[in-house]
Amino acid sequence: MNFDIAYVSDNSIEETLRYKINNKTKPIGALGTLEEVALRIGKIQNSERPVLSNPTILVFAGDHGIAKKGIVNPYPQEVTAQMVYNFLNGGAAINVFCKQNNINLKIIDAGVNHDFGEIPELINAKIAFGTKNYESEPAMNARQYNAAIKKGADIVYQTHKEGCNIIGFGEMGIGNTSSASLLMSYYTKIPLQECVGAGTGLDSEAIKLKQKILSKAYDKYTLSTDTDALMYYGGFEIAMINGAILKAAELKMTIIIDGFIVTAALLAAHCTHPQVLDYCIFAHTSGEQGHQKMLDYLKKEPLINLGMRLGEGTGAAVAFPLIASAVAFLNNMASFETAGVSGSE
Ligand SMILES: O=C(O)c1ccc[n+]([C@@H]2O[C@H](COP(=O)([O-])O)[C@@H](O)[C@H]2O)c1
Ligand SMILES: Cc1cc2nc[nH]c2cc1C
Repeated sequence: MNFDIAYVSDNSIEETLRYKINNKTKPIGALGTLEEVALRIGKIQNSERPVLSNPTILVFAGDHGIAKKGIVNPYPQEVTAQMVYNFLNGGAAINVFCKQNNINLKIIDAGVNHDFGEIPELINAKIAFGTKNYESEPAMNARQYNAAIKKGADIVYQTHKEGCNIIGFGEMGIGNTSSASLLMSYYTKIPLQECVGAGTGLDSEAIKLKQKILSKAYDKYTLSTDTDALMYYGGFEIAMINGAILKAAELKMTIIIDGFIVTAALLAAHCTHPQVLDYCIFAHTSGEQGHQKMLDYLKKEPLINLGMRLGEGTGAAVAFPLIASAVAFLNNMASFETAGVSGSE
């Protein structure tokens, strides 16, 4: 699938926005990172009065072949489906934070190993009942990979049509920190050992075993193109987020990047389309140890660092009010001229 993504770095609105920000009734730079966020969103929207409309978080759920064994993951695979029901019943952390911050929430079955039947609130984008175990064969085939990218893109297209211009992505998938570590190592060239961490709570001995198992899987394949990594190491939810990020950038939406797994999907998108970074705001630094290194690789600093490592898009949901504050000061604060306040000499 092709994505036509423009860079936003050099558009003409930048000077107007900088002037506007510097003339608010505050010392120059005194709103710190909020000023950078306001500038970024103004540039993305090519407007000196940007608006945040229908903020939405899409949570993609998928299962992983490797997780069936329960060695790289402390929680059993069944938790993925159980958490999907929890999302649908409004009981998960992401439900609570989205409700608190007036963010729309959509839950997508990207490939959970469970038959949900027909549930109107659940978007059925199931590629298969979980990926294959990449210890013995690629996580997905080319047809599944292409279908996942397209589904992610289609859901973002539909969400944009509904009036959304700021979007965050979340995921749920027992075992997906393993996929994310493999992808991280592939795209950043950081040694795999440094990319593998505790996930949902492995102790140090178990992390060593996870590193050993993943090293073997990593060395098993010789990848020929940069998109192969997603196909070989999965999962469906990560590939779908990849397509979703690329479509959101094509549609000039502001993209809120969550934690370790979503950033792994972004690394893949960034490899083929480096322009995507112009549309991204990094919400938080995950407690998963590899995340800081991913951020260093991308040279990005997130808004908050609360030691969260939950996934589901919770970092994006919690950081959203800060983004809203950035847009609010840009649109609603008085300038030195209108307030009759003296500027610096
Ligand atoms: O977003 C993160 O940074 C993050 C870090 C660690 C774990 N998670 C979540 O935990 C699950 C994967 O953990 P694991 O140990 O099963 O690989 C998956 O559902 C993720 O949403 C998420
Ligand atoms: C309970 C639970 C909730 C989650 N939410 C995202 N990943 C998760 C993993 C577990 C184990």
